[in-house]
Amino acid sequence: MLTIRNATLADGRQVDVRIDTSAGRIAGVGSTLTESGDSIDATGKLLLPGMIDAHVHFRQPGFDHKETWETGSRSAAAGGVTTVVDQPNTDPPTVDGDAFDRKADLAADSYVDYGINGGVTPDWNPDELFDRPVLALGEVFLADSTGEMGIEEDLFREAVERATDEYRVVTVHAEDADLFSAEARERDGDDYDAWSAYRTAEAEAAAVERAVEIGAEADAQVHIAHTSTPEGVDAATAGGATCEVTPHHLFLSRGDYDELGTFGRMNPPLRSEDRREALFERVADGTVDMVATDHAPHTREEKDASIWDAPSGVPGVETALPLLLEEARKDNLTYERVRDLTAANPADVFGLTRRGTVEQGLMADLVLVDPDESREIRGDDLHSKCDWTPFEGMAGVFPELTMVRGNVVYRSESAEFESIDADGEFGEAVGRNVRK
Ligand SMILES: NC(=O)N[C@@H](CC(=O)O)C(=O)O
Ligand SMILES: [Zn+2]
Ligand SMILES: [Zn+2]
Repeated sequence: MLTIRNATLADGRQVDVRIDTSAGRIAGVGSTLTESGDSIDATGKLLLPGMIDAHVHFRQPGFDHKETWETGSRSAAAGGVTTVVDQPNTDPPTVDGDAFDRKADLAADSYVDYGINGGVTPDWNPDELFDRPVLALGEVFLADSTGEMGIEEDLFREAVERATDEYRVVTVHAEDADLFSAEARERDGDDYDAWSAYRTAEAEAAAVERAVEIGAEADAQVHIAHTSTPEGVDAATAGGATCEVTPHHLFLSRGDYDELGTFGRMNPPLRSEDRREALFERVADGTVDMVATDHAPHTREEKDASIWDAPSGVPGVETALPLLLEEARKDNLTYERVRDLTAANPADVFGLTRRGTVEQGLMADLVLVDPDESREIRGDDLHSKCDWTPFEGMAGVFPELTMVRGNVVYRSESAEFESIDADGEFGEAVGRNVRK
């Protein structure tokens, strides 16, 4: 048994939380728990359910030079993420049984729990995929992005029907390439803003509308990945789909290309400051279901190219919760909203019924932070293989301790313990497939 004493929960309650470390579950939440075993004094600290990041690219197999399960999951743990959902645009792409098995073997290196999504291409094998513990289908690409897995509408319809039969969510990358701007494509390679002008906001809204329409016909559970515009969010919610917003679309906009150059290139692209603000409102008021990072690392060397040649994607798994906690510190979001966006809602949407809140009986996936302790984000301090961050210089509130099913997988140097041995920052790689 381990007791976290006198912690403050997102709703303001002050409680002791008892953890059955051998079962990995929360044994009790209350104000008068008798102490037995080890304890952590959490006076003045905030205790949150670990973040469930529904959208990461950990790049293995195939692109170990960008990220591995080990480095990606360390970055997750250090950022307070206890479950990640990995996307299928690896090499081989996760579209059949062999590819799934290969990824599942590699994922054994993970420090945090994980779901593995199945991808959809013309030669996917749904029978093999659904024979295995796939969490969801997705991201299903309606337009090309990294990995060039864009598919036609007929195949999308087939995938949606199949996922529905198998009681799985379909996560959709919604952009319509027919609505990209041919005119913007003519601009010079050092005109970075051209990327945003090219992959238009209309292309997102139209694809979201189409995806939710097809989803509704099949009675499917459609989840729109990385919605970058208020129009995209509104189309998703109007059509009964859920949606996620990334930290980069929440905290960066087209004005940031001056500083970021191609390091600000991702799909969907950065939007205007007006759209960013409207997106933030929808995150703050609960219209948006969750924040997911679309952690998509590429090396500096790869990014160092023209805006037309650089790969799309930015890292983010370690900085998402810290950036949101900084907004809560500044009273721009409530702690309850942060909890719902990062844990309770993704658990609901993806059917992770034993996770996402701090409650008796649930998995002890927990994050402890000092909510007033804000520091500068620096790429050098992060644990991803990707040694840069688009959020360089911004402020974040980082975890002191991250626990996955009762195992301490990360502790920052500032975390103090009573009777817990504190050798090294990271504990063991204990990650498991959440669907198994
Ligand atoms: N978002 C990106 O710009 N890139 C992602 C793919 C994706 O999520 O579309 C990647 O895997 O690099
Ligand atoms: Zn995508
Ligand atoms: Zn992605």
